[in-house]
Amino acid sequence: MTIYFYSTRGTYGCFSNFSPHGFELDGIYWATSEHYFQAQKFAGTPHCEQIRQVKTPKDAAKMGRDRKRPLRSDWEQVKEEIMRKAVLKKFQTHADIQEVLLSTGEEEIVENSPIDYYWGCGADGSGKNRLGVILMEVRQIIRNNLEKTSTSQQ
Ligand SMILES: Nc1nc(O)c(N)c(N[C@@H]2O[C@H](COP(=O)(O)O)[C@@H](O)[C@H]2O)n1
Repeated sequence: MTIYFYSTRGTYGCFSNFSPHGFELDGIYWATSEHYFQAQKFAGTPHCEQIRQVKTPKDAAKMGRDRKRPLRSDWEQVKEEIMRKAVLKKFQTHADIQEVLLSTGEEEIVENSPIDYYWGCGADGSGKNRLGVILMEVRQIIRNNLEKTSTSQQ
């Protein structure tokens, strides 16, 4: 059965980039994967650190989407890899939510966003659901790593 998530509430609320699961990445602490993702739109500029320091993921998203800030020119090429890197680190850092992700088995995971047709499925389900796809990829990466570790211990 397909697993839908959107808000940070409920069993699968941890799949949202707004969930309060911080991690260290690129040598520094990020309060949420949304903070990391939005800040990378301005990597190498002071905007990146400004976004890292805001209190809530909602504020980070607002700042990251504000086009008065100059978006890096390669953003379209790098955004998926950045999202994957952040989501992987988040689930590698927190054992409790890693368990939730692994507990979904082979089920499809869908970000049920009524407004986002790229990262989510959009209001009519026709969206690309790229965040859901990345969560499924991260699930597989973590599984493969766990398998490697247990094989090397035998
Ligand atoms: N809560 C919420 N509001 C929106 O308007 C959204 N687009 C989403 N989706 C999440 O937004 C992040 C990426 O946004 P941009 O590419 O900067 O527009 C990502 O975390 C999506 O899951 N959520």
